[in-house]
Amino acid sequence: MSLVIPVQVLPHGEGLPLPSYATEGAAGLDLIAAVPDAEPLVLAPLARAAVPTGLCLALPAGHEAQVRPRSGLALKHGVTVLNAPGTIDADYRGEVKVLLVNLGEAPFRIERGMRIGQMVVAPVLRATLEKSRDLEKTTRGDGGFGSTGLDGGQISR
Ligand SMILES: O=c1ccn([C@H]2C[C@H](O)[C@@H](COP(=O)(O)OP(=O)(O)OP(=O)(O)O)O2)c(=O)[nH]1
Repeated sequence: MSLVIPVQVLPHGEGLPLPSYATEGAAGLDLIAAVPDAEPLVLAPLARAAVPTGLCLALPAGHEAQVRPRSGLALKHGVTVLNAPGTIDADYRGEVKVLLVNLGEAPFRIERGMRIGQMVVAPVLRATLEKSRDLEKTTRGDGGFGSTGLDGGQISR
């Protein structure tokens, strides 16, 4: 059973349903394109756009929302979220936008009401940065960026 958190939203986009969870176990609310009916947005190959959703919300303090791609759009059309996961801050009161990029070979048409991304609400941990002369030693040390190889083996340096 998931934790449920209330999120206030303003009335939005005429005729547009509120984002909803597609299934009982879905992690993300489907975000819906609020482009004007008469003006679908056509994303040329390699073009990007901030697609309006009509959604303005107030997340409870200590929470964020992550704007993530829909795998179907990514796999079938190469259309994905450019800055995935986009971060919606708890103090943001503007319209949630989905930054889409078309990595496919064909132009992609975005019509009003199309489900273009998904939004996952999550708790936020904040760090307090404490100055220190030394950091706790680890096996990895400063190895990164492929230092452990590709074969599932041990760190080899
Ligand atoms: O995919 C996204 C990412 C961000 N936002 C909105 C909500 C977020 O709270 C605000 C700022 O986002 P971010 O911190 O990523 O932007 P920035 O480039 O650092 O700009 P700013 O200086 O306004 O924080 O923009 C969206 O609507 N969609």
